[in-house]
Amino acid sequence: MLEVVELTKTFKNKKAVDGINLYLERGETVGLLGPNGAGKSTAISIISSLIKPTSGDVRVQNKSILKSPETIRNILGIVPQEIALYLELTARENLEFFGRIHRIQKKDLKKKVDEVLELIGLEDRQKDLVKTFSGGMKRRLNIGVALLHEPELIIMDEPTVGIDPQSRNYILETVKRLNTEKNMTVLYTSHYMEEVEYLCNRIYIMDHGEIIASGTKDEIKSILSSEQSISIKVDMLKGEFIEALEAVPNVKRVSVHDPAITVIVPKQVYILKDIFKIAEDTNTQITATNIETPSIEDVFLHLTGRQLRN
Ligand SMILES: Nc1ncnc2c1ncn2[C@@H]1O[C@H](COP(=O)(O)OP(=O)(O)OP(=O)(O)O)[C@@H](O)[C@H]1O
Repeated sequence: MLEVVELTKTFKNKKAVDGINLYLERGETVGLLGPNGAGKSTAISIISSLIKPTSGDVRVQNKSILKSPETIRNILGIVPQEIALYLELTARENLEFFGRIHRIQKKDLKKKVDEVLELIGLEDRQKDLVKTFSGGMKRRLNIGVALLHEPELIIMDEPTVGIDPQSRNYILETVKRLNTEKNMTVLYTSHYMEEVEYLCNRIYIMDHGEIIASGTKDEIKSILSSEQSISIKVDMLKGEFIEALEAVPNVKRVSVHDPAITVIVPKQVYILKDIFKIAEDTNTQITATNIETPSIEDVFLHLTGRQLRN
């Protein structure tokens, strides 16, 4: 339903988006991952026809949105990173206001607003002013606004940043419901790998304006299939322990997510003995070890040299 072809956007001398290609089939939930500044928001703004690309094209149902931006505007709901709501109005009044902007007929508006309030779980608070809402509730309402005109495609730009776990779960479940019950196509960007793993069938990883990996979760993980990831927990993290691990032959990478340490080595290599020896030499108590195949987070780190949440 959506195809992005060789899309490039240059701001002065900076290429924010550098020749990306991607597609979305109807009914798919696709993740777009990338560290800060990777170019995700710029790509989304072009796809939504908010800004024009320097070159390349975005096609919806085989029509270029550069020539006919209304093609995407009619079918798209966009959930921006920033909250775009009227704080002095109630939740219901906000939805009614945006519904009128979307030219929803007066006779349909009440039913539509009721439906959206149910979907985002804000029926009980519909008569309260938005200024009294938590960050998570505002984000849910922001999503509700994007759903009013029943879009076929919804683009969510980091919809769960900085909100409470309950609202976050609610948003994730809402996205799942939209996809399974309404067959909505979703493009989802996030800094949280576990959200993308939970929601998305396919993933694109962006860095420095380019798509550096794409595929199903298994395909992405298979980028590192010749490797294994050894997770170690220690009582106290010591620099000399990490340095000694990095110096072991065959160790490809060591990363620290306090209190755990992840060591990536080729699959056939056995280094547990070395790890315990280093622990003894550096007076480090190992409390747990675990050998796993690499996660998408490991692949991301491998490709970009950075963790997703930096
Ligand atoms: N209007 C602009 N003018 C100049 N440079 C810009 C503009 N918008 C974005 N950039 C630059 O383009 C690059 C990509 O930015 P973009 O916001 O698309 O990244 P992102 O992946 O969405 O990051 P984040 O996760 O922080 O939102 C950055 O280096 C940014 O500084």
